[in-house]
Amino acid sequence: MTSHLKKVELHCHLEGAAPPALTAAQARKYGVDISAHLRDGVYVWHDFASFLECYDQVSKVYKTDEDYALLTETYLDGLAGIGTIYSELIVSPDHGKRIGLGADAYISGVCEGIRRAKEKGGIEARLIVTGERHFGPESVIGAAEYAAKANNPVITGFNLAGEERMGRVADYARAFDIARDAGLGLTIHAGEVCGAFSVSDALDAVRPSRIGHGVRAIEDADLVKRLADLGTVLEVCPGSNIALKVFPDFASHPLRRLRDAGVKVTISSDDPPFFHTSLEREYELASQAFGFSDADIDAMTQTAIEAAFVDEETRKTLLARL
Ligand SMILES: Nc1ncnc2[nH]cnc12
Ligand SMILES: [Zn+2]
Repeated sequence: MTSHLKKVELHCHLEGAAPPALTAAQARKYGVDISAHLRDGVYVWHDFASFLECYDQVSKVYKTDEDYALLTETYLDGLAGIGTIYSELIVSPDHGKRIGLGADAYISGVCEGIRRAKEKGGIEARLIVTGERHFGPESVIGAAEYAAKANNPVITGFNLAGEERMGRVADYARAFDIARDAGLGLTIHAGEVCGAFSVSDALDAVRPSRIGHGVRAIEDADLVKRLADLGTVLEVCPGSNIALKVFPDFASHPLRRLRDAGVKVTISSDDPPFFHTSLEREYELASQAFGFSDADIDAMTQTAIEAAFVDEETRKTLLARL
């Protein structure tokens, strides 16, 4: 049982956390037919590309700042209810633009949700603005410029998500220069759909302090050593990896091997309802499927706080709460 453990999550996509029931209600409210992507309370997709498409279509039924406040509040309330003290949400102001809401209204709705959840459950949260590879380098630069200029203390990080098979990390390096110059924390989705080369690319072109997934680094022993030596923190999402068939089962998932090789690992849920998981389940999996002790799991949670994109005062407070 891990219900007594304090929890931290570094890697969850806001729209990817949308509860199916809420998405169904939103679709009804706007008269949108979502049946191709949500059936009988289950999101419908069959591979990584169709997952991204499903994710995009689901995102489109969240249209106003209040919709985003409600979505954020709902997810964070759930996290607080299972003992989560800190959450980083991956958000896409670009998406706000694409749906005609505008990036500022999108972020302002999300921030309102964070405020409400913190007031009720004491959960601390920050935002990581992401660019999406499949919208191309110019769009990713636009996302970085937005994050850099936002001057919003809740936006503390920059990420690159989306179709990993599109382009190489170096194509997006300029966006990371902009984010780095603005003092944002850097993390990159790599080594999820693509192999170890993608993680090496991220280290060579950007050298982020964290990597989203990174689990396919296990295919290259020298790279595993490089990650351990650099102290790069992996945001590992085992349930997502199994749902997307990155590994056939938990027995072959490399979380324990990476940890034992000295790589800093943390656990997160990624897009929980899309992958039939939750942060609560990921913590349970760490215990039951991977055999980690409470002390092992607490150490991962501590690693997550140490790697969090927060000011030092907040980090100290979070460490004290753990
Ligand atoms: N697991 C994932 N990988 C890449 N991009 C994503 N966007 C949402 N979830 C993602
Ligand atoms: Zn992700």
